[in-house]
Amino acid sequence: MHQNGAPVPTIHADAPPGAGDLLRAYRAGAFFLSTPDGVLLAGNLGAPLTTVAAARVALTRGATVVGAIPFDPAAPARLAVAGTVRRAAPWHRRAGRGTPLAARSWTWRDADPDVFRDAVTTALSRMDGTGLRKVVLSRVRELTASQPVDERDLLTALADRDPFGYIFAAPLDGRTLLGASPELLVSRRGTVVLANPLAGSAPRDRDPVRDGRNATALLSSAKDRREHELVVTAVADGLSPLCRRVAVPAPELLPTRTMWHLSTRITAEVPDDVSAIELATALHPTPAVCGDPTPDARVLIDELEPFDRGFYTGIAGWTDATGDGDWVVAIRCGEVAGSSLRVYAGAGIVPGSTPDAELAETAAKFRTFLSALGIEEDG
Ligand SMILES: C=C(O[C@@H]1C=C(C(=O)O)C=C[C@H]1O)C(=O)O
Repeated sequence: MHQNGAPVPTIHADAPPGAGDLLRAYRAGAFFLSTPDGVLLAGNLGAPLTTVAAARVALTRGATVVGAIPFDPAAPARLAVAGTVRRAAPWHRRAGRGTPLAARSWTWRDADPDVFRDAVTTALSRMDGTGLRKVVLSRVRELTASQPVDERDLLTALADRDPFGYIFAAPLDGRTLLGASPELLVSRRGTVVLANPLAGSAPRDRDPVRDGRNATALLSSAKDRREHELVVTAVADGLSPLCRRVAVPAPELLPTRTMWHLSTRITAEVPDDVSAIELATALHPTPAVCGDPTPDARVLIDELEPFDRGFYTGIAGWTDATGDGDWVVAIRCGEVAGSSLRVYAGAGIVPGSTPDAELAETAAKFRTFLSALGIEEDG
């Protein structure tokens, strides 16, 4: 069905499917997003839209746009008009032990950890006496499996382990971006906007006493509170020109299966003509994944990271013709192509950071994805 030349998505509204049904219906090439509020599966995607401007045109023609935007907002996006959209109620399963991917053997290659430690040291030295307050530095791990990775099984393993996270799959060229992000960049439902920046992290611990101690230490860490505050200020400032009543409560702790984070749920009211993708692109990239000031941090990331982030620390999500939508930060994620995987993890560097602690933080963050693959080690 077409209206003004753009395909109108088929909404399957009868007999509401469950989250599990949509997971089972997922096939490589589709777009999938599970949030604490519901699940969306978009299929029969149209030709790639590589710019937000092209997405805007499709939205005005009544389409639902889904996909991913890379870390570098000027690089080509991988958005598309959804031919079909199915929605389901949220994934209500309790986090179980989480069945990892069926047994496979893996080989992997990491950059020398000293490359990361040296980058942290250089970043800290650049903060001395300059205006640079924060930069997020990351690592990549390249894995090869003994047999091709079944994307649906991997998505299921991620959802099963973090049912209250943002579980996503977005097709790229010849590969799929897949992850279990804890971070909502922005969502819009009618006039109601929610942004939930995270920054400041500590690992979970199997021992409940040590786990509680890690959480309390994070909440009272001046260094982590400062790191968090920079992100919250940037997000609130980014929303203010577009929204009314931007409300910023005190930070709280957000647990995932592998990490504790400082989290702030910023709410706002938005006029009808500002869509979720407009809000998302006004905010991206926040200092949660780039730094502060943004342009200086971006230059330093280019200089110090020995790889191109691509869609890691980009955003993934959807916006429909009413302007509603969800956009999540593409972290705790990897790119899958057959039996090859690239997995990423980063950490915010601020004065007071140390190379060893930041390396340990990236190792803990790798675990979200690696444990879903059935790899349990130090990262
Ligand atoms: C960059 C990542 O995570 C980001 C960095 C955080 C931090 O430095 O404390 C916390 C959450 C995310 O905003 C990642 O997971 O790769």
